Amino acid sequence: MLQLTGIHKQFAGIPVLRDVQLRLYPGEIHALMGQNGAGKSTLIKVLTGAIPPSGGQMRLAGSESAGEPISAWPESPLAAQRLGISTVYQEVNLCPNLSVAENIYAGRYPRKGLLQGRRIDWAAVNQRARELVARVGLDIDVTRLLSDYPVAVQQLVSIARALSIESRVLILDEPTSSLDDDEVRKLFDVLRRLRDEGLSIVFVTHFLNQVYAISDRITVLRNGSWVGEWPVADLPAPALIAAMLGRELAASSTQRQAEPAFDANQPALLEVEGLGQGGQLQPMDLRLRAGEVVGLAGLLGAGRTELARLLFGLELPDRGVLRVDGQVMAFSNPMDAIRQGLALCPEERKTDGIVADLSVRENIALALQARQGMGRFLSRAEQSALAQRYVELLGIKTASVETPIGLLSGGNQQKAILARWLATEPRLLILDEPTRGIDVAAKREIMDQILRLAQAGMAVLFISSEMSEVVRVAHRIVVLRDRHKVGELPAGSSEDAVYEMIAAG
Ligand SMILES: Nc1ncnc2c1ncn2[C@@H]1O[C@H](COP(=O)(O)OP(=O)(O)OP(=O)(O)O)[C@@H](O)[C@H]1O
Repeated sequence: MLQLTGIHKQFAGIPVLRDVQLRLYPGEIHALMGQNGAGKSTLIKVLTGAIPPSGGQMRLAGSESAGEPISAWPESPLAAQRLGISTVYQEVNLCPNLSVAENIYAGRYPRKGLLQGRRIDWAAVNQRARELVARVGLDIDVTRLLSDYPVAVQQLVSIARALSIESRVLILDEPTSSLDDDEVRKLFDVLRRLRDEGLSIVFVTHFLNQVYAISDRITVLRNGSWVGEWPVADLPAPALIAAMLGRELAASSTQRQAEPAFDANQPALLEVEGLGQGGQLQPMDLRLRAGEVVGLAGLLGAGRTELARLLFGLELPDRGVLRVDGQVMAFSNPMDAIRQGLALCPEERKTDGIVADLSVRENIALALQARQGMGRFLSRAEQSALAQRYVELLGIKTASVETPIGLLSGGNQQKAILARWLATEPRLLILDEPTRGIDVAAKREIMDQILRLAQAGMAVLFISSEMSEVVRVAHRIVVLRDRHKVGELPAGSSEDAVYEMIAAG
């Protein structure tokens, strides 16, 4: 269907892709794998016309010059779409304030009437949109605003849009990171159907189990170079990891310590009683002590992020009490929380986290500087040393600490934001999905670091949709469902035990 050969890409003279190839057959789901910064997104941007390659060729079946390299690279995503190559991004890139049908046809409305008088044929727009959303398994009102629907539906709508362009190649870059298990299953059903209709689908993910659930073949990149291409059956997970890393993954070092011994007479570091907020969170109790990692488990929409925001002063509770070291507190903003030694590493790094134009050094030093206040500036040398330490500790792939953070790969930006909050050495660190978009080796490093910090006395509230991580790292698991707390489970509980508690609600 499509073949890329000898792809090179440099940014400011630095090679990011070196002699990379990709072969896509009709009717296959092809996983593109690699560590953070391996070059996956760059390859996809080249393929979809978002950026030009520095060299290389594309061959496309069914084009005028089938079998021959196409004479010109698609110059824009629109040009790539005309060749039948469409992308569905992780952050849905549609217009929330247009209807579903408008989103599917924006810029390409069917019209009726003659010449100048041609008007948009809304009946046809809506009718065709209805047919397309049915093809992706949705039964929704296409005249309603896109923003009325959850992210999972919006993602399927962007696939419907891709189908309306009669795509032959569909590219999904980390499409499942905001979806729950059920939504992932539905998305996979749709992808399998589209594959069986002859589409080539490229799938980028850091969830290894999903690779094995859905792909037919795998291409691995490492450090901008092509490592190989395998049928999925020939590349079991340990071999895939070794191909991505260029070495075996060290035996698991994530080793939770026995629960720290607590003095029952001492107040907890943070304790809430009956804390709640309107429709956002039902009143709940929670206790966090120095040295313990508390996992917060629940499905999407269970209220985990809402709780994190309430604890950190980003939202104000309308009932309940919050105590730090036994003293009642009322945080009216995050600065109040930071002064008490709290830190929150947010889930949405693009909107809440990175300052794209600032360097890696400045981004990492930001929170520590804010906490120290204007009276005590960190010198540039201090900032550099701090940033350098975390670049090494978390394996952040960057040319230097002076590189603007916006130029790092998504996963490496995420690591830098995590470093920003670790650097403040808070007494209580709230981590909201710290490993989302992070590759398998770096996940391990981050979990180990969390446990090291807890051992040194930090309290951690750990939120992750990956239940395996929660049960592995937590000394205690607090389970939420439908915006209320349903119970707690001790360290060592199985994933199934957590799911059962959620289901029992
Ligand atoms: N515009 C740019 N200028 C300079 N370097 C860039 C630019 N865009 C990407 N890079 C570099 O190219 C390398 C590959 O990045 P890319 O985003 O393709 O990685 P990735 O495999 O998609 O990683 P992730 O899993 O973290 O999303 C990174 O080292 C990144 O810093």
